[in-house]
Amino acid sequence: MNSQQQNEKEEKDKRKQQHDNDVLFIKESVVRKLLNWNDCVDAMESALVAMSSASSSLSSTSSSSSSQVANRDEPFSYQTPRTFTMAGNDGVLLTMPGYAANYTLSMVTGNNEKHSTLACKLVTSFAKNSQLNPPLPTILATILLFNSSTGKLKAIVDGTDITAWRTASVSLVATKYLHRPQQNSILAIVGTGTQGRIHALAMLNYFPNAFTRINLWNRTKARADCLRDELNELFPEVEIVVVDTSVECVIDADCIVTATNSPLPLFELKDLKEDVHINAIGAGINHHSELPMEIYQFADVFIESNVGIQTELKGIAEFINGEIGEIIVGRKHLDDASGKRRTVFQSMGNAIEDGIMANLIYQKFIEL
Ligand SMILES: NC(=O)C1=CN([C@@H]2O[C@H](COP(=O)(O)OP(=O)(O)OC[C@H]3O[C@@H](n4cnc5c(N)ncnc54)[C@H](O)[C@@H]3O)[C@@H](O)[C@H]2O)C=CC1
Ligand SMILES: O=C(O)C1=NCCCC1
Repeated sequence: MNSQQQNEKEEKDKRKQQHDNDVLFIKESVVRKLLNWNDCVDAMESALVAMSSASSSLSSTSSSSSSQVANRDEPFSYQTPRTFTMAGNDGVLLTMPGYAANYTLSMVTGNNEKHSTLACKLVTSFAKNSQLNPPLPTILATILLFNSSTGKLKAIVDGTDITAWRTASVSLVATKYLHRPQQNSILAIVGTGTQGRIHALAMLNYFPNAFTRINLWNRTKARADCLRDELNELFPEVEIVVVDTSVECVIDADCIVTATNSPLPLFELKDLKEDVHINAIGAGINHHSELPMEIYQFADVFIESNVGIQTELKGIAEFINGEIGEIIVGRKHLDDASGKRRTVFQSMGNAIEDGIMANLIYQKFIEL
């Protein structure tokens, strides 16, 4: 290290020390400016690897297990199943604590420095928010970020955009490893609310030249029209079609995103191409209510993490092939023998993703 680099490092360490003494508040408009797809996908790939390491588990309550893992260098994580506190008939508050260790944010830092993060997301879902005047997002979130060595609170990070971006970024990683979209593909977005919109933007930005057409469907058509107009401005080379039914939306699609609150399946197995990939995002009655059971039966199904599946994915647990992280690290492989296949990424969302995203934003913020 030359003297200039040494000075820069000392300056940076001093700034970090200063930030460690304050509790930062990173508001929504600032978070929004610091988000970009390559950083988020890189961070979510790190999160998925940390969730699938051999030493990651439900929780670490015994001191012996904590000291065992303290010596390890590879990424690992702990999270408990999230809690749900009902708030009347239309709302719910979820608490999502998690700890991730030894992961990298190489896209942002430009090096392999190891990060450890202790965080808790508090997130509400209020079904009628979109009917307010002016409307509010259905899902609103805040992430508390702690110093992972002392437990001292170091930042309160607005988590609403983070929730949207991290969910779409995890879908991008899943799509990359399970499907890898080819040129001239058709994308279907079933449900054009916050998640449907961000997934459309994510897919078109991250897989440029892959999709020549996007089919959009929404229960209230005006909302799909609105997204069509936005996408037409941003991606004039892509054909954007608003369709009348969810079946029409998926029938010729190579890649599908479902992002609704539908308590009932939105299409059947027979409506799909043979080698389709589905990112199933929505949580109606449960996380798998948008797709019929037969799709889970006749597809390779991957998830983010085994934590919480006994409650949140009850009913499809027997059809799950593994975690995405297991594919990333090469512990599991897709069976290529048939040449054609259906794949499903069943998304749930979790605290490790949110904690790592909050740290990504924090790292970028303190560099400003
Ligand atoms: N997997 C994950 O990590 C996450 C999942 N979610 C879930 O994704 C879903 C969408 O969330 P947002 O886009 O934020 O909500 P939003 O309120 O912005 O959009 C909801 C969408 O669902 C549609 N919808 C509602 N009821 C329907 C029904 N019965 N049939 C068909 N469509 C229906 C609406 O038309 C709208 O397009 C929710 O279920 C939410 O809980 C949200 C955040 C993260
Ligand atoms: O992971 C999240 O955040 C959420 N998942 C399901 C619905 C509420 C928010």
